[in-house]
Amino acid sequence: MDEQPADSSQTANCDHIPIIDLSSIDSPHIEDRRQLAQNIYGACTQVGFFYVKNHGISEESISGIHQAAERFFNLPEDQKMKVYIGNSKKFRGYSPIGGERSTGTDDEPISVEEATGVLSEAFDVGYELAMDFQKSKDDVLPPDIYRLYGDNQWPDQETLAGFSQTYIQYCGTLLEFCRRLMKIFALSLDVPEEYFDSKIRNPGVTSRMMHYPAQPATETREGLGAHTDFECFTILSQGSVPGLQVLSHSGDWILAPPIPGTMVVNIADCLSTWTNKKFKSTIHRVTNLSGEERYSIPFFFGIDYNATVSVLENHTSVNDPPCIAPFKAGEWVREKLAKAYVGYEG
Ligand SMILES: O=C(O)CCC(=O)C(=O)O
Ligand SMILES: [Fe+2]
Repeated sequence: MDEQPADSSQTANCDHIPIIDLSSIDSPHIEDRRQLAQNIYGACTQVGFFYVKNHGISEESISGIHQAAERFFNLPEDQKMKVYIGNSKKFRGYSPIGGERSTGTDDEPISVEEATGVLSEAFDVGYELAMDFQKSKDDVLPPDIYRLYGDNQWPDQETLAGFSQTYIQYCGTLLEFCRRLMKIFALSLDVPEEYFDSKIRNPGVTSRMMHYPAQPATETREGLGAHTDFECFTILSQGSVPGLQVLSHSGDWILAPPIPGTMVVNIADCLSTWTNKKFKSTIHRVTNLSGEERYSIPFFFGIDYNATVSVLENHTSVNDPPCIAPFKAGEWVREKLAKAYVGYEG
């Protein structure tokens, strides 16, 4: 790419993606947590992407969710279409190849009419109480103001025995992990560690299984077009096949290959907004030129849909006023999702 993107809050200011060791995330010593928070602050303000190691998510649960993804995508198309995303009003379910479109980035939007379908298929799930280990059976979902809370569409047990249980367990594990990460982000932003706690009681979470077929040389569609993520941050398990690329400020695409024992974390729009865009919500895309099938599992962590995102006061000044007025997370996410699917607005 030879054009230089204008918005530096959406591009990485470097040519590599750092690896951060999370061993001290739960250290009883605040100095250890502060040191980790400082490392994370550097990665978020420079790159918007980092790998994490010693993250505490077991290899067993990661390989389990990848096996589940392969089982799902290997089903015949008519079985997958039984949970078609178009049957859901909440952007949950199966999206076939070409069912999602690349609508570009804020700087270079692609009109809905011009956008082409992507060369990947996906199965999306959203927050449900069963995946939240903090909830009991007496809990109920909050008011569904933005039409995003609700039930997932699961393949039935005869078709894929144990699939929903495996995915719900994985999401629960990731949800807890993200709540812990949110505290370290708070520390890195110089606000109390508990700052976000009251906003992540029923977090606006989406996870998706993705399958990118090996892309033939003649294929012009991308696996996933250039975009930023919408929520606060994303935890990506990308299996063993490379394909993810991150846009640098010089306009080059930096490869983010899988590194054994790590997950990828990237900052998304809402957290970037909170920091008055000091944290980058970096543009990325996927092109699978490996010759192999690629499977990945992104987990998008956002605050409660009914909670407000507002720029932190300590990240503004007279010369650097808030980049945007406060808004509800659900409103933002719904608007973005509605643009992403072909012929379907939820
Ligand atoms: O599959 C990947 O590596 C990244 C997926 C991604 O960026 C997304 O789903 O937003
Ligand atoms: Fe993404």
